[in-house]
Amino acid sequence: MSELIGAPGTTAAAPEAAEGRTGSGAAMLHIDRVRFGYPGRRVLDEVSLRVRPGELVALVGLNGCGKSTLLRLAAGVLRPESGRVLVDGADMTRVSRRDAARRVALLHQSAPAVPGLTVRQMVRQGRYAARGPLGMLRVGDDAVTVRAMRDVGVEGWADRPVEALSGGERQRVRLALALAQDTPVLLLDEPTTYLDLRHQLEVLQLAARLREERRLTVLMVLHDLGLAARFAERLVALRDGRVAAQGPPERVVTPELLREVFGVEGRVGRDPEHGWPICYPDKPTY
Ligand SMILES: Nc1ncnc2c1ncn2[C@@H]1O[C@H](COP(=O)(O)OP(=O)(O)OP(=O)(O)O)[C@@H](O)[C@H]1O
Repeated sequence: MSELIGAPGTTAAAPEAAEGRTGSGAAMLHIDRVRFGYPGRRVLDEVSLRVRPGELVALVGLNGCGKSTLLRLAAGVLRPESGRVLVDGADMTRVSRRDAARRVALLHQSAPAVPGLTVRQMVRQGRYAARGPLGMLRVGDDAVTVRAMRDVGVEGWADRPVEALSGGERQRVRLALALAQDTPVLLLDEPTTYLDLRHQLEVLQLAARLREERRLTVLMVLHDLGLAARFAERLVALRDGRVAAQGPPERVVTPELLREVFGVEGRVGRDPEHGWPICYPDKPTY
């Protein structure tokens, strides 16, 4: 398969940018030859990836292949052993935590609800990085909080305690929290987890709208290859710590990808109306 590649390509370094970014606005995410491991376990080896402003890229691969780790590196939560993560040209290992949070928002797979915290209070936490020196909310922060709740359709629950929400409802509140950061780069780790069919579609439509209308740079982990193929302009598949394949869904989602990246024998068809790839997994390869 032409899109399956054995080793990642190297990419040119972007110029360093000044610190102190505020608000959203277009930004390139550039993951440049990143290596990373946990004690006793190498996870990522020379992974390179660029996501342009206004582009939505889906990261796919087997459980444990390093997708969440890559997002955490991109958010500056983890430091690469070597290589760099540049956002808008700024090295994420060199910016302050606050400046990192102004550039990149990360929707985690799960985050415990603080007892008693309401939806509004939780979403407002996304404004932390934008606060003034004394931790005061700035003018406009509440408007951003309300917009984030509206975007995700949770404004009707603003005064409800988060701990009293269902798993899917909490997932949407976590997404609103990430949007409240108002960053140019949005990293979504399995944003459809816990969500019913309708809300899966709504969240992915929202991600598509955000990249189109606000030129957000969106990198998201998705397990559902069909949804990834439908909503992402580009798919990046990880295997054994490396980028195994990347490109537009119609070129990447093939029986070879199913076999070599997912260990599954299967067929790939096309949606008769829209043409996007549809997977028919048959059985695991042994
Ligand atoms: N804090 C940690 N300490 C040690 N090992 C870890 C830690 N976090 C993750 N790992 C290991 O690193 C590897 C990559 O984990 P990661 O969570 O990035 O995978 P993933 O591709 O997101 O998986 P999934 O699809 O199951 O969410 C796994 O083998 C995991 O067990």
